[in-house]
Amino acid sequence: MSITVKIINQSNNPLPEYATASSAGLDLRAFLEAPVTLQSLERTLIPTGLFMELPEGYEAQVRPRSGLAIKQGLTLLNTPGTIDADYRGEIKIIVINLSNEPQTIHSGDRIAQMIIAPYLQVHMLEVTLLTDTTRGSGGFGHTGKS
Ligand SMILES: O=c1ccn([C@H]2C[C@H](O)[C@@H](COP(=O)(O)OP(=O)(O)OP(=O)(O)O)O2)c(=O)[nH]1
Ligand SMILES: [Mg+2]
Repeated sequence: MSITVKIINQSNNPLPEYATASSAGLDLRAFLEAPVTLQSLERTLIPTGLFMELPEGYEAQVRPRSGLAIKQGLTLLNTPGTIDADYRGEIKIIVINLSNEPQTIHSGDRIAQMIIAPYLQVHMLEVTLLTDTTRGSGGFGHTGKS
C-alpha cells in the first residue's frame, strides 16, 4: 500500500529515504550550517529543512536509530515524536546525548527515522460504570513472573 506525502525540502540533503526495500522508517538527516556538539546529557533541537503535508488520518512518528544509540549514546528525548497531519512547520528532532562524552552531529547525518502510520480520532463517551472483566483493575505485573 502506498500513499502520497507532500514535502518541501529546504535542505541540501536528499529527501528522506527507506534504506532497504522493506524498511519501516524513512531516515531523516540533520540540516545544519555548522556541526553541533552535545555535551553529556545535553539536548538540542536539530532542524531538518523539511516541511510535510500528510494526508488526513495519517501521522508521522519520529524515532531514534539504534546504531546512533549504541555507538554514540544519542537518542530522541520525546520518542516517539509525533508529527500531526495539520502541522506545516519544519520537522525538527529533539536529540539528547546520553553518553558520558561529547558527541558531534554534522549536517547530512542520519539522526532519526520517520514512520508514517494511520491513526483514529475517537469520540469520548462519558459514563459512570465500565463493563466487568476478569482482570478488573489488576495491572503493573499483578499476573506474576511466570
Ligand atoms: O519530534 C517532533 C515532535 C513534534 N514536532 C512538530 C510536529 C508536531 O505536529 C508539532 C507539535 O508536536 P507535539 O504535539 O508533540 O507538541 P506539543 O508540545 O503538544 O505542541 P503543540 O501544542 O503545538 O501541539 O511539533 C516536530 O517537528 N518534531
Ligand atoms: Mg500537541
